[in-house]
Amino acid sequence: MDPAATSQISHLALDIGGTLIKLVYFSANGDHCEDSRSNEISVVHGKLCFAKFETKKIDDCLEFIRFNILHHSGVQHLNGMAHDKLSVKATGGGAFKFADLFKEKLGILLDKEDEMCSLVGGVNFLLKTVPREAFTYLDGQKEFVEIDHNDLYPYLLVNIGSGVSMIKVDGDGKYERISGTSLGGGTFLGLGKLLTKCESFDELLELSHHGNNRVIDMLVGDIYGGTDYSKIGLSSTAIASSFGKAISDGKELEDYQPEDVARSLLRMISNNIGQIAYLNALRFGLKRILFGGFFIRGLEYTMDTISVAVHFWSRGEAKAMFLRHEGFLGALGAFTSYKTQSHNDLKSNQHTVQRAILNCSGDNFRHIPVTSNLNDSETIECSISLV
Ligand SMILES: Nc1ncnc2c1ncn2[C@@H]1O[C@H](COP(=O)(O)OP(=O)(O)O)[C@@H](O)[C@H]1O
Ligand SMILES: CC(C)(COP(=O)(O)O)[C@@H](O)C(=O)NCCC(=O)O
Repeated sequence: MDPAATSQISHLALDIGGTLIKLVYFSANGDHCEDSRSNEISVVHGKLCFAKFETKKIDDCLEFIRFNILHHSGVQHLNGMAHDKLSVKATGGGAFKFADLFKEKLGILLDKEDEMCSLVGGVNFLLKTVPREAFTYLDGQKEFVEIDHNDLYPYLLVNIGSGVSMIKVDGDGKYERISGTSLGGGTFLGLGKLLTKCESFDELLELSHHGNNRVIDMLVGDIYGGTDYSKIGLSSTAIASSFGKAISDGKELEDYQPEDVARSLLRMISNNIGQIAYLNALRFGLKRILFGGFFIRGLEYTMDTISVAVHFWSRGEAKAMFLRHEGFLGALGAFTSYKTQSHNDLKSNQHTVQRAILNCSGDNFRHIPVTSNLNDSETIECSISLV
């Protein structure tokens, strides 16, 4: 990014998780115009930009923010000492853990938003505002789902970050965290690093592409002499026990290919989450399950495994859905919390406009309708209105 363009940047929001820090900010493209409906409103065109850093490399993130002067895009905040401080919306555990560091290194206050609330806010924003955001993935087929705004709720949100949170969403700001599991993306990456000696998530994924889980997983057919156990609906190729072959293969870890280990691990974690998600959907009679979090990364094998698990356990009753901006749900929720929840739907440029009111004292931004128009998988073209 050209730092000279940073005066055009506003509304930095952060999601500081156990593994990754996610950033969302609005970057104006220089076009301002007056809203014809009101001579008080000026519409600023631009895009929502996304960036991520490993939490363990938080210094790189601080440097990125400083270099691009993103921290000046926060809002004025009056603290008890009568000094004006800039504050930036932040969510995730790191908003608590690193608050002092941000104050010390960048002189900004982190205005903390609840993590679950932000995740829900992010999903609702995407579903209502960004066309072709949600999709299903089954048997290699990706299908976009246009969700009727009047038929959005209820749904189950399964956020697969370091750990996994499952949230029943009944409306805007109406949600309950109903379950979770500690076997999540952190487990995949942590165990993967120990077992394959890979150095990064990308390397682990690459390994998994080339692996065969059947080398290590014990299949129903391995137990049943090559046949299905049809009486209980298990085919011979179903996994009976993840990593089960390692019990009796007489092999050491070094005797297995890292590719096969990575594949088996990815399958085990994805399957398990798909199954727990389904069971929770069943508990509350939810038919729609939305999966988010950086673990998914748009990876076909992961999505297929999760979809198959949901389809298999629900006998086709429940549907797994994915989101194009799956990793930035919390950060987007924090971004949208720069305003209060006041939604009036308007139409502009053929896209739904989400009207919202900003809650910041002493700055220019009061009313923000956000129109959105996705042009690629990362940035979201949009415009905001400043009053
Ligand atoms: N570049 C990456 N580096 C590390 N982990 C990644 C990366 N891309 C995807 N992941 C996966 O995403 C998980 C983190 O997801 P995320 O939603 O950011 O959770 P958190 O908020 O806990 O950091 C990791 O545990 C890992 O499985
Ligand atoms: C504690 C967390 C909400 C933190 O979120 P994360 O950084 O993993 O995205 C999450 O890791 C979680 O829900 N863990 C599962 C804990 C449990 O229900 O067993």
